[in-house]
Formats: sequence, C-alpha cells, structure tokens
Amino acid sequence: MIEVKGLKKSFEVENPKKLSEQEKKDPRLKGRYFHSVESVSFTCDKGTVLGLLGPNGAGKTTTLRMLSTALKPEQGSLVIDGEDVLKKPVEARKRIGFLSGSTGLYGRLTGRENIAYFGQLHGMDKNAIKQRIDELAELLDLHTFLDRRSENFSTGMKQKTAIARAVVHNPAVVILDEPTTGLDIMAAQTVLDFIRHLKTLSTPVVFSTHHLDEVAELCDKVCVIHQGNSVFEDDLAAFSALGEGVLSHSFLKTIKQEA
Ligand SMILES: Nc1ncnc2c1ncn2[C@@H]1O[C@H](COP(=O)(O)OP(=O)(O)OP(=O)(O)O)[C@@H](O)[C@H]1O
Repeated sequence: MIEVKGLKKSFEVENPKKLSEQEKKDPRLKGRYFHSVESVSFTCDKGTVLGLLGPNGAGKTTTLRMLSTALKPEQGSLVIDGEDVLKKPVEARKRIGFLSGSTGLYGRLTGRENIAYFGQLHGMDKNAIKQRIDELAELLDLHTFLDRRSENFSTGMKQKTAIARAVVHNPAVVILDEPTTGLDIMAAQTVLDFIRHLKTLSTPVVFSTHHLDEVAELCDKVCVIHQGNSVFEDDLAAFSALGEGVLSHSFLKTIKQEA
C-alpha cells in the first residue's frame, strides 16, 4: 500500500525570464520560489490502479519523482507497506519500480543488456535476471528487438524496454510517469495490458496520464492534481458521477472549469 500525505516541493527560480507566461501568472510563484507541489495526498491499496490526472504543469511528475525517491520532499510523508520511504530511501528503492518521463536507455547496449544492468544493480543473480527478462519479454512483447542495440529503437520499443527495466526486480509497487505518451495504439495497449497484469498480482500501480479513455479502462481510483494540490481523490465511479458519466466533464469540474 502507498500512503502519500501533504507532499510539498518548491524550486528556486534561477532565471525568472525563462518562466512561461502561464507560470508567471501561477499563484504557486512566490518570490524567488516556484511551489510546484504544495500539498498532495492520496492512498493506493494493494491491487489498486490509481490514475494521476492534472493539467500540464500541475505537479504530477514532481509528485511521482518524490514517490520514487528521486526528489526529496520539503514536507509530508510517504509510506510504502508501512515503511517510511523518507527515513529509509535505500530500502524503499528496492520496493519501487519507477518509469520516469525520459527512458534514458544506454544506446550502445541492447535492450536485454539495459534491463540486465538494472537487475545487477538490484543485486539479482544471472539466472534470476535471465528468467525475469524472459517473462517480461513475453508480457511486454519485446522478443523481436530485445537483442538489438537500443540506439535505433522506436519510441514504443524504448518505452517497453524502459518499463521492463523499471520492474526487473519485481517491485512491490509500480509508479509510471505517462507510460503511454507518444506510443502507437498497439504499443499503448501492450503497456495497458501490462498494468492489468500487475493488478492481477495485487501490485499497487500509480500512473500519470492525460488519456481519460485509459482511466476508464484501467483505473480503480483517480487523483486529480491542480496547481500543486490534490483536489480530488476517490474511486472511478465517484469521479465518473461528478460529470454524469462523461470523464472530461468530471475532470473539468475538479479543476473548477466549466464542463
Ligand atoms: N527542477 C525544476 N526547477 C524549476 N521548476 C520546476 C522544476 N521541475 C518542475 N518545475 C515546475 O513545476 C511545475 C510542475 O511541473 P511537473 O513536471 O511536475 O508538472 P506535470 O503535472 O507533470 O506536467 P505535464 O502534464 O506537462 O507533464 C511546472 O511549472 C514546472 O515548470
């Protein structure tokens, strides 16, 4: 189970001229600091898929990076299966599978080598890594390119390899930042099927997305972030009811825009 309470993170603005027009008007800009995440809270139980929604710049990636221990929150608590992630980040990292926005594969290595390298970093032995890659190749449909150098992979190949790499160590929880962005319909479906597979294993999954059809198809729960605050957290039925069955209306209502 993932429990996130009152997460907060701000960044010092190094060059105010580089802020977008929207950021300059954003109430989160306070003096020299941009408060990307002001207060985000949600829970995600075993076997639950939680969809993290929010307009561009709302603070989803910043939240997920805190969850994955890549960023340290200034305030708030983060607990996974009863363990305090902020007190024991090294132990927590073993329990977390995190797909970040940038796939960051090593181009000179094959897909298999990229995945295996992460397995080694997690202390897995050769046999365990081989077995796990076989399993993931089946689940994520990697067979046709697994042994090619990743520098020439398509976006879909890169993303599926990056997902395999993120979960090579069989993590207790999985966090995915926009896992289907830029993918064609088949690759996106493979990724969604993989999330469904994680659900059958009772693995909690938190993923950010702008695709409401994915939310309808997969999510048990929805959390909406708006201007750095979680403004909605409930099950899919409650989210759907807000917009009388039209999820785009529900979304707009949570961020106080007319549907
Ligand atoms: N390292 C940083 N330094 C300064 N500002 C940052 C930094 N990281 C994020 N921000 C700002 O914080 C805000 C939230 O960013 P974040 O990437 O978390 O949003 P998001 O909800 O993931 O957006 P999108 O849907 O566009 O991916 C943005 O205005 C962004 O420019």
